[in-house]
Amino acid sequence: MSKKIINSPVIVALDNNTMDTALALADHLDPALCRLKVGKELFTRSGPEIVKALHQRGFEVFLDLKFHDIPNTTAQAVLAAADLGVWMVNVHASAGSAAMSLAKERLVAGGYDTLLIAVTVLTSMTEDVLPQIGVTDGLEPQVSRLAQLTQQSGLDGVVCSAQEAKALKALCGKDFKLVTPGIRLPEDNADDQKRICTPKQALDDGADYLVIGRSITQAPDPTAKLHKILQGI
Ligand SMILES: O=c1ccn([C@@H]2O[C@H](COP(=O)(O)O)[C@@H](O)[C@H]2O)c(=O)[nH]1
Repeated sequence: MSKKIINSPVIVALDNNTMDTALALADHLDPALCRLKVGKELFTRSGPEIVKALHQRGFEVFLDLKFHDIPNTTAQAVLAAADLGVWMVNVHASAGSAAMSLAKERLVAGGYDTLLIAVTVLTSMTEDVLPQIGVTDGLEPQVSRLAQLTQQSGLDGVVCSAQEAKALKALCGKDFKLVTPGIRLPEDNADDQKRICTPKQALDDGADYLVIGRSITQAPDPTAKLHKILQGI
């Protein structure tokens, strides 16, 4: 299928789904209005077939498997994702520069145009839990440090909370992509997300892409909720 231009910043997270329910949901969405994210649960249940089926329906796919391993394993997993033709794939920045650089080098050497980004600090985490993982100088310094490491390693952007978008755009520049989960409308439940933001505020502060799961997928009418979000931005 030929590639189309998609102007929408919305990436719908197809979580808590089997292959059948994910495709039923996708069939109510328009590939011109959103991209789709396949994460750990759906991919573990369905395997590469789910990515192929979404591609056949015209969607660009963000494969959110957050690889975190030694450099060779990380890089080869990223190449395997790129071989599926996904639009975007990610690793954990805390895997370090050697893993991130090698993954990017192998993507470039292979002629892939798959975007490679890295997770900074999960949006479910707050500053007070960071000492559990040895981070004692605060959340914003940790996000900034990992974003700079990601940029120095040659990647295309990071996953961060929209609450850090303004600071990261100033630090890393406009071309460094900010992919922001934790997006909620005022009437939504936060669920397990801690660093949340509305779609409009996220974009105003510099987010490039909005990852939105339950706000859309758990809505009584997911298509209507996506349209409401798009109208609001
Ligand atoms: O820091 C992160 C990294 C990834 N995610 C993923 O985004 C979606 C968010 O889903 P919601 O239902 O909108 O909360 C989910 O797939 C996470 O695995 C994240 O939330 N935070």
